[in-house]
Amino acid sequence: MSGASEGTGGQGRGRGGAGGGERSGRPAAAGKGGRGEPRRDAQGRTRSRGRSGAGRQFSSQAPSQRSRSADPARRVAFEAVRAVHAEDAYANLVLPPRIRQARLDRRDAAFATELAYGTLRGRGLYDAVLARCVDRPLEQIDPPVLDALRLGAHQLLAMRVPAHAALDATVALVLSEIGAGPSGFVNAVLRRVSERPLEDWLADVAPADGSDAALAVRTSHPVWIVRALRQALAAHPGADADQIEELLAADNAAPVVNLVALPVDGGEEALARVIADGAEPGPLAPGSALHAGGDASRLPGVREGLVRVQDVGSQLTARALVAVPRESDASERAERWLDLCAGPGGKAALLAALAAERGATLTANELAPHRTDLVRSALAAVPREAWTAHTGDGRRIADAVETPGDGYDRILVDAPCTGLGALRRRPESRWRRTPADLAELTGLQAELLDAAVSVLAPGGVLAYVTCSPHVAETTVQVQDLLRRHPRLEQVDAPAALAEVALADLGLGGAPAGAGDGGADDGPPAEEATARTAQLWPHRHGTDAMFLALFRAPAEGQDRG
Ligand SMILES: C[S@@+](CC[C@H](N)C(=O)[O-])C[C@H]1O[C@@H](n2cnc3c(N)ncnc32)[C@H](O)[C@@H]1O
Repeated sequence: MSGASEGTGGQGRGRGGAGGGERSGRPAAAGKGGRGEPRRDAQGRTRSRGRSGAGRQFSSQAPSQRSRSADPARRVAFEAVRAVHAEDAYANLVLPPRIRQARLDRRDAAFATELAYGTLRGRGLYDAVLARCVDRPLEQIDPPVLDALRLGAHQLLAMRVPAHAALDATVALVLSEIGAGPSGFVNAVLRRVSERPLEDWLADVAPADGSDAALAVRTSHPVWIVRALRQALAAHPGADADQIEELLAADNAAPVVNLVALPVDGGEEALARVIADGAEPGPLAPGSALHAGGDASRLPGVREGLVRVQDVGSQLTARALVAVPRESDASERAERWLDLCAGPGGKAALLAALAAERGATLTANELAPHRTDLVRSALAAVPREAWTAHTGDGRRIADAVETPGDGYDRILVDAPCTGLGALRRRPESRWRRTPADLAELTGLQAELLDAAVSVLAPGGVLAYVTCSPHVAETTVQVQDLLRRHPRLEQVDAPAALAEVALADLGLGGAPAGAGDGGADDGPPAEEATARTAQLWPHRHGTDAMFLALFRAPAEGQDRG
């Protein structure tokens, strides 16, 4: 297949293939009243008025002469994708304000979200397809033009937008946001894309040969992530490397919004109102709900901070830390808890509310001052006497003035990590992370864990949590920690989660008598891993949260 060339409006037309539709084109199908604003169905998708696949109808006007008015939903999606690629922005932060500024109604907001998120997630696959349709490396295409092509490819291959609408609307977008120059090129390339259905493209760019490389393109993940996830699946009881395709597919599905009602005054009533409004009661975590209807900020109790958006896996890990008994002869005074890496405050809010219920106090520590501010607002609904927020490097927590003499009774280390377990929520992150990030992050995680152990009170409980299942950040980190601190007792995390979950998580668990510590080089690797818990998007509908739990020896013993 020959490729299309980037250039002025006319370039690309008249070349074999991509421009051919122009010559054989019929007048544009209906649905372009006033041009630029295709009609959509109830799901926010453009209504199909023509056939899909071969024989699609296209505009007979030269691209540069078509409407210059981009429809607002596509413009918003384009701006968000540009901000992500040009400014390293986060889609979940840049998209909502743009949707509000453009005053998109609910349907257009859903369309813009699906278009922006889907384009960002699917970038790997769309680039592979686009590379077949142009005659130069994609890196040589002007970045805004490449993003417009990706948006067009997503509409054509994944959103069931009729080809003529996807083409016309993308060309209009290019005309209004970039200029007339590349409109012909974009038109030509997208026609090529539209010539084959997704299955044909997949067979071409990612033949199902069982290789990780093909699976990576097919599911639009970097190949190193496919390998890391496969290895993580193999490491955990209850999961299996054969589940890799299910896991990768779950990464590409938009998650429902997970909600938690804080156990504070008014929380339960707010949750009841959210459920009366249409949310489903959460099947896994107490006080949780699942909301499928888009923007959660308008739900009852959310503005007041009584109901918060939080992944169910995060909720369960925070509750498990609280449920584990301390050593029986640990101090009788009111418990002091520490969240060492608290920003933006999701788990800290739930922990602080649980602390308030139990007469304990929480210190929420965070390195970045602006994220400490987020922690403070996250905790606003929790009684003020139950928590303090602190800015500081968790690695030096022992020097912080707030650290009490005999340490903290419960510590959460929700460490900075690659985030490979939350790819479905952060559509751009899979393309930003590199294997090189691992070395830096695993070093930081180990230092934070050591700092936490140094301030863990006798008999106190430590939870190590990541939203990554990468073995270097999880099970290997646990084995290393137990080697460095052989007196720490590893607590059975699957059992602790089973204690707080409303349904069976099917995590297996540790063999009886395992993990009691004592050996100077730590317990065998499989034993230590069996006492950790790994949640999965494809099995539990949560982020792939990892949890390991440890208990310090009681008073009088070396804390290790
Ligand atoms: C995974 S996030 C924590 C998420 C949080 N627990 C929640 O549930 O919302 C990790 C946090 O650690 C912070 N961080 C990074 N390095 C740190 C350090 N040296 N000390 C303390 N916090 C750090 C990051 O700024 C980030 O806010």
